[in-house]
Parts: sequence; structure tokens; C-alpha cells
Amino acid sequence: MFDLPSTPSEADSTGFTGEAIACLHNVSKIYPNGCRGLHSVNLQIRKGDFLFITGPSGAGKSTLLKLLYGAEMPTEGQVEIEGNLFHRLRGRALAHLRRRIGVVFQDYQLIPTKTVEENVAVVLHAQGACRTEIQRRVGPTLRMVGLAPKAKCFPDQLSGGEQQRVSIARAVVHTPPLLLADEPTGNLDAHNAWSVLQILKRLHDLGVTVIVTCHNEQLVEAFARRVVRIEAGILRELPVLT
Ligand SMILES: Nc1ncnc2c1ncn2[C@@H]1O[C@H](COP(=O)(O)OP(=O)(O)OP(=O)(O)O)[C@@H](O)[C@H]1O
Repeated sequence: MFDLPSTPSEADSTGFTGEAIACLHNVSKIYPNGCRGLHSVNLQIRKGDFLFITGPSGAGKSTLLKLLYGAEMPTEGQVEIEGNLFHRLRGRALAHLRRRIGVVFQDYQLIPTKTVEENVAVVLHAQGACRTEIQRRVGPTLRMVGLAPKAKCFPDQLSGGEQQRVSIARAVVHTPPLLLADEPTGNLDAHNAWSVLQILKRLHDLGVTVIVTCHNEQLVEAFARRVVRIEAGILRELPVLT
């Protein structure tokens, strides 16, 4: 069985007892060239949320995700993950926190010279996992995304939808409690987009907090979850879809 934590609270093994898994406190981001990415954003993501971030191109969706996994730092305000302020962390503490966040990108970012199973194992190798541990995790994770039969294939032998499923497997193989997906359906047709969202839903059912950016509002509406919308860097919460 794919052994992600079975409940959101179980996913939290760092002693953080609050409800929120991630918070943005009055966060603004201005890039060095003067471009505004986000403006005074306040957002609380609770453990167990499935949150969609929508909005037009250039609105600030990717910026928000980058701030959540520490690829960018805010110009103003603070980003908090599991009670830790990102900007205060250094060295091992920062690496440890980053390992608790899985990230999926629109363009998959697979290593072309590695097979599917090797791509998924990369994170575990980097964390120093032994061979037995890698085998114990990679097989079930590939089964979870429906790609066990393609374990020995290379990325260029896969469809776009399959490549995206490999990238999801890679993002969750080390069982992070928080999964960020930046336009994971952006390059996919309707059928593959829907099956990627179904996999994210399955992970959510297993206890993972999921945050997804998606500019396809029809897809978001059909999926019925908590939704926030960003326009020109300004975020507003939309009524919960049911
Ligand atoms: N590295 C960067 N340097 C300068 N400006 C940037 C950088 N990254 C993003 N921006 C700018 O910040 C704003 C928000 O960009 P962001 O990528 O967050 O938007 P987005 O909503 O994810 O767009 P898309 O849906 O097209 O991916 C845009 O005006 C963009 O040009």
C-alpha cells in the first residue's frame, strides 16, 4: 500500500499543534526588475485543505507557490510553514522543512536520461535512503499514479499525462504532508487533466494538504473545493464550491 500518513494530524510529526500548515502574513513580492508579483496577501491554509489558486496569466499564482516553498522570499511580510518562519531558517532546519513540501511543475521537469523509477527515486537518493527503502517506496508510489508498468521507460517514451503522473510520484514519494502543484494540468487535454486532479484528490484523501494553481476555471468549478483568486497580485477568497 502507498503509505502516506492517513490523517492530516498524523502527517504533522514536527510537534506543530496549530490548525494551519501554511500562512502568508501580509506578504508582498516585488521582483528586482520592479514587477509586482503579490500585494499584501494574507492567507491561511489549514491542514487537510484542498485549495485551488486561480487567476489570469501574470496574476501572481506561481509567485505565491514559490514563496510557499522558499524559491522566492517576500519583499514584505512573512511566510510560515508548520509554525516556522521561512526567512529565519538556515542549513539543516531549512532542508528539513523543504523536505516536508512536495512540488509539481507544469513542465514536469523530469530527467530525460533516467527511467521513470529512477526519476521518482531521485529525491530518496538525495535524502540518503538505502536501496531497500527506495524499493519499498517507489513501487507503491508508481502504482498509486497508475504507472507501475512503465517503470523502466524513459520520459520521452511517455505521454504528457504520464509524465505529469511521474512528476507527482516524485513529489510525494518521500510522503511530504504538503503538496504544491503549479499548473499541473496546464499542458494536458481534458481527460488527462481530470485524471491528474483525481490523483491529487486521492493524495488529499490520504491526508496530504494540496495547493494547486489552475487558470482553467471550468476545471476548478467542476472539482468543487476551496478557491482563492489572484488578480494583479491581489488575493481574494471565493465562496466554497459545493
Ligand atoms: N523572476 C521574475 N522576475 C521578474 N518578474 C517576475 C518574475 N517572475 C514573475 N514575475 C512577474 O510577476 C508577475 C506574476 O507572475 P506569476 O508567474 O506569479 O504569474 P502567474 O499567475 O503564475 O502567471 P501564469 O498563469 O502565466 O503562469 C508577472 O507580472 C510576472 O511578469
